[in-house]
Amino acid sequence: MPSQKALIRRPSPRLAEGLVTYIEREPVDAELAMRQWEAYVEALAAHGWETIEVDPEDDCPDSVFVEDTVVVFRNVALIARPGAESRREETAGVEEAVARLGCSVNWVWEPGTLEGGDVLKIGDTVYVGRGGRTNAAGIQQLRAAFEPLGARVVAVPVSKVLHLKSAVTALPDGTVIGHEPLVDTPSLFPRFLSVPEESGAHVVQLGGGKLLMAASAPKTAELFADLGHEPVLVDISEFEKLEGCVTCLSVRVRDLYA
Ligand SMILES: NC(=O)NCCC[C@H](N)C(=O)O
Repeated sequence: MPSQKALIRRPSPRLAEGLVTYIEREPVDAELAMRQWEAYVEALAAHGWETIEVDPEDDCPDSVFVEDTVVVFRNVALIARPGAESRREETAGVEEAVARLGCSVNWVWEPGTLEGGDVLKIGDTVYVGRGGRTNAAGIQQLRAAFEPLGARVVAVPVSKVLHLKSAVTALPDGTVIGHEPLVDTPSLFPRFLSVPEESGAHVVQLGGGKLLMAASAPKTAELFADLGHEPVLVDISEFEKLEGCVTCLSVRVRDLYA
């Protein structure tokens, strides 16, 4: 039985102070956010994922977006160096968690910056977004960490959204999906499918053709169902107000030594 683990991190009591960059700030309902986070974690567990809680980081408003703090390829965890300075304290707890999982740990160093939301893995291809949070030095360090392990690192520009994975993610067959007005260069991807909603671009592959998606993308969910996938919808409205999406609330780790 293949191992499927997902790191998650409980929302900080200061969640409402999280960063917003490309959208207007809206008030966040902290209690609703907690219920939505619990439902998200339950959805992962219900589909066979063992969820592992990283120690909370209550002083960091954005710490629930745990995906940004680390990138795992094979058995190596590359600890990010967030482009957002207010997020740099978040990495210590994640470092401990991935070390406990048995990962070999590596780090992005100054002057590099890199956030996990900018890294999209499709098989051995690792797309990395050069945008507001990840710089050229960060990309070079990602190459140095993962190319010796067999990764093919492809750098892509990101100028319209926060992270690469705010613009694109992938279906289980490797097709890259994105809401075209927000994707800098769709032609960089061998197979690209445009979706009707911004949040429809974000899916977490749960396995068995199931796709975890935001309830705010019903038309895209219909499109995916029509293509033979099984959307599983979760309401993450309070996290979307902080530019979060379904991908950034967990770090999925499969078969570390495969
Ligand atoms: N990977 C992601 O999409 N992360 C979302 C991070 C949102 C957070 N408010 C931030 O600006 O860093």
